[in-house]
Amino acid sequence: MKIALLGYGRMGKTIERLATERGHEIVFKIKDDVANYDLSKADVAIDFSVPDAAFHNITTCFEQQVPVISGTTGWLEKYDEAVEICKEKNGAFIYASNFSLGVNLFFELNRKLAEMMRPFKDYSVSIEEIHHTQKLDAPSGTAISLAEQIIENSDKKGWKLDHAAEGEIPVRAKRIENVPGTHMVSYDSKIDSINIEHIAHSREGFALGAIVAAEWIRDKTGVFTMKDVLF
Ligand SMILES: NC(=O)C1=CN([C@@H]2O[C@H](COP(=O)(O)OP(=O)(O)OC[C@H]3O[C@@H](n4cnc5c(N)ncnc54)[C@H](O)[C@@H]3O)[C@@H](O)[C@H]2O)C=CC1
Ligand SMILES: O=C(O)C1=N[C@H](C(=O)O)C[C@H](O)C1
Repeated sequence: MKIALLGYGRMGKTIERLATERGHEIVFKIKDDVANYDLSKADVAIDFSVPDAAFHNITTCFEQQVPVISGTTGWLEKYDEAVEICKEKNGAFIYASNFSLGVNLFFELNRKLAEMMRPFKDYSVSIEEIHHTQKLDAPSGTAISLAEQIIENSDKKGWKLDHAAEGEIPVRAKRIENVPGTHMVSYDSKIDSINIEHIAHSREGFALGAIVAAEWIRDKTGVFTMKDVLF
């Protein structure tokens, strides 16, 4: 498979290494305006760029009829618009706040735990994420996904970074050198605490998941999620 990398930083480089090991070819390593390139020789594009560039990168792929996988976080207020454009252009698109198999299993656990905890009002829920100090957005896309899953399966009405009001889930974001990505969901009462945690030991899980998604989508059209790919 011929892959165009939109963004060639920590994730782009990890994807290049793992994709090459799986027999794929990297035909573009793009760090500037993707509209300057003719992507037609790529079978698929994988976007791990920056929040300000993601929407433009993704919709340019729809224009150029190249299936696109995006893991860039921090641009999600434009996700619905991207989905509309994908449908108009008959494109192919998967966005995931986290492509690793482990986190996608963790998402299922998070949904189930929220459902189980719903009747037990003595417990208060909170989310903590820890990432490396170069991360541009806070909270992480994964923490936002976790919060949204809890909201769907509980009486919580929203989430807030640091200082949550009544009925909202507090989300804490810590930045520590070299941490690839750690997420914890906690339910605390006076009597005890229940914690679930996912710790990424490297970026390989994110990169492998994005490559598997790219292999899966290459001959399809439509808007999909990692649930379609993995389960
Ligand atoms: N969904 C997931 O599983 C994961 C998502 N991420 C997200 O992916 C994004 C990238 O993460 P990293 O690789 O760690 O960041 P990074 O900062 O190492 O790399 C970003 C790259 O994008 C490039 N870039 C800047 N403007 C661009 C443009 N207009 N078009 C294309 N490329 C452009 C930069 O030059 C740089 O090479 C972040 O939003 C991060 O949160 C990171 C890891 C996993
Ligand atoms: O920026 C990162 O590094 C990561 N970003 C994603 C996020 O915002 O959830 C996924 C992963 O945790 C690493």
